[in-house]
Amino acid sequence: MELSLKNISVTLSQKQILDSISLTVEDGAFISLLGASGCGKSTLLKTIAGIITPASGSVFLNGSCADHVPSHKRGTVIVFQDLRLFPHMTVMENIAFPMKMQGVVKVKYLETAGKLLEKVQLQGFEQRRIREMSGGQLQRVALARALAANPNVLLLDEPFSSLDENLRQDMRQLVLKLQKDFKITTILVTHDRQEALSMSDKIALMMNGKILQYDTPENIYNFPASRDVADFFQHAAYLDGAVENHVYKCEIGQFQVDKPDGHYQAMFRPGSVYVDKMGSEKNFQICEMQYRGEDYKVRLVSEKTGLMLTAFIASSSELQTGDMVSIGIIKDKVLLFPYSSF
Ligand SMILES: Nc1ncnc2c1ncn2[C@@H]1O[C@H](COP(=O)(O)OP(=O)(O)OP(=O)(O)O)[C@@H](O)[C@H]1O
Repeated sequence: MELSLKNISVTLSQKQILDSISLTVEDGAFISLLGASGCGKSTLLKTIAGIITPASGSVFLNGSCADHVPSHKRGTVIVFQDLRLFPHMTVMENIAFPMKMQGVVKVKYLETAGKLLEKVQLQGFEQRRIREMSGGQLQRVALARALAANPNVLLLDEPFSSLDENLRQDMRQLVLKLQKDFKITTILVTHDRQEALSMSDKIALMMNGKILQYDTPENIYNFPASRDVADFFQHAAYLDGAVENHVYKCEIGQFQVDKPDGHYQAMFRPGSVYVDKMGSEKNFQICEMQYRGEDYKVRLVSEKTGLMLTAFIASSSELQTGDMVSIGIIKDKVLLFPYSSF
């Protein structure tokens, strides 16, 4: 089902929480609401579900205004961070519950619940009590219960945040598989950039109750609409410079670009420079080296200007904190923004 939000504003306790939010989620798409804690992600999810009534604006489901449709009739289901499973019921009873509420006959809801248990890889756990399940298993039960309601729109409010990294990765894959199998329009709330980038068809980046950019993961990362968007994904260093005859020059070097002449700010994200062992101009000092398993993260400070940049090196051999080094620019990783837009 297609979901459309038009100019949604929400005020809670006389404080504006959401400010004129508009976006469209295509039928069967998976999008993420990404943003720092407190920016309004959960409030937006609850507004879509009809739990919160907006001060202005409208929610449209398949083109029909849902403003007067109560929460339980919208066909939206939220999986909350704390899952909200029924502790006194078995796994099977939890999953069957939404279907019982919808008046589905017993033989049918038992069959569907059984299939869903299989889908979330929990066969054999039918009669287990909720308190006897691990965190990862509970997530699967919550997901199966949400799917049992046969939702038009699935709303996931940071459902993986309590899991360790391996389990989280498994759950992401499972959710994506089920989302594609069932073709359910899905909105994931997360503050995890990597999660949003790797799972979503589109990301809505939120800040202070507004959507700063709504775009594909590739576009939002490579063509951020503003410095706030760029900085949310990775803290970067910005250098002033100019393009002349297709060459960009700034204080740390120059490189060819396909841009018109003019002033630009170059965004150097971590990894857009490298330590050049052959370079002769050793004007950066290694001020920090951090081992990350697959490589080392190296913080470099310019002797002349104090500019800080980050590079990655495969091995620490021959290098240590305090060494003076040359750097080179990986030009494909540097983004240039016209002066006026930043
Ligand atoms: N019922 C309420 N009354 C007043 N303010 C509220 C209410 N619910 C939420 N807020 C405030 O609205 C803002 C947005 O909250 P919300 O839970 O939507 O943010 P979030 O982006 O989902 O945060 P998190 O990632 O921490 O869950 C916060 O400042 C919060 O304190």
